[in-house]
Amino acid sequence: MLTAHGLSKEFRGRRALSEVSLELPPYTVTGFLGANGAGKTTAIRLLLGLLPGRGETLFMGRPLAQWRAPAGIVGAVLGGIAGHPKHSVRAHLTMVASGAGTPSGRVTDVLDLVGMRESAGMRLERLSLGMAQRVGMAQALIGDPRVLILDEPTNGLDPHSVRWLRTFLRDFAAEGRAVLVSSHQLAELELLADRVVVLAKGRVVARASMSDLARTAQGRVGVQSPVLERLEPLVEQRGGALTMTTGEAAEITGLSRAEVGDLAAEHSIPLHWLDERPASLEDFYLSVAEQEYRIR
Ligand SMILES: Nc1ncnc2c1ncn2[C@@H]1O[C@H](COP(=O)(O)OP(=O)(O)OP(=O)(O)O)[C@@H](O)[C@H]1O
Repeated sequence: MLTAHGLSKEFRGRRALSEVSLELPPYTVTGFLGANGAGKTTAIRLLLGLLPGRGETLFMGRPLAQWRAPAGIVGAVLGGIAGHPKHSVRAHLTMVASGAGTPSGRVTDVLDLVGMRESAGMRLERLSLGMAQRVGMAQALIGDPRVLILDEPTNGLDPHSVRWLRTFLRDFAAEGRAVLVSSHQLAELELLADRVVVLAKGRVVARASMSDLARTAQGRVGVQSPVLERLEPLVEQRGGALTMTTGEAAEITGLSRAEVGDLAAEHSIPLHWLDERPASLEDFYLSVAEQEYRIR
């Protein structure tokens, strides 16, 4: 649905983005990860043509400018809704629809889509953060786009709104559309994304599908033992690391569950509990980020 190649950007001679390539396949939600300042927002602005820079972005094979109705190709939620504070939600969306060349009847459709029909008369200045996010989403959906790009959409949302957004984006992708969502909320993204692209210092440093994560990053082994102090040096000798969590419990990285169990048995260390947690998106991200920031 979207292919971008060689996206690069400098701000006053400082490189913010280097040769970033990105693909958004249909039926998928792609998570866009990176530390503060990694270049996510810059990349998103380049993709959308909101910022000049080097590289090429094609939407279904063509630059956005070559599509007659770009609002039907891509919608974006970039934070803030840039409307007159005294305007009602409906009036605001009607103006957005007119700007996008979309019939005003679409306003009611998008209000329904984001669950804001009942609140259509509210002034923009009275909206809660969650409602403003929904209006932002309605704005992005006005032209019925094939691709949706969201920059930190869950910032400040309550759990109810986060769940709504997750369901909404999954359903949107399931219709054969593509979603790119940047977020710092790794646990949230883990539930939402099918694949992730990790950016560090303006470069793509990793790409993985969620099903690959467990193979790429190492999980953790949880143990409980009354004599963890005996286990710790043995784990370290085998190249693992043990971190205490509570009194008798600890988490071990670098060794598998079987290795920890065997090690304890060899040294007659009683274990009251042994469990393996597969690698989470956080484990994957931190391992990638750690390598990246150590090497460079
Ligand atoms: N308008 C600008 N002028 C100068 N430098 C900029 C500008 N916009 C971004 N930068 C710089 O480019 C780099 C990438 O910033 P960007 O906002 O894209 O990162 P980000 O990954 O979105 O970070 P965050 O998660 O904090 O939003 C940073 O070093 C930032 O300081």
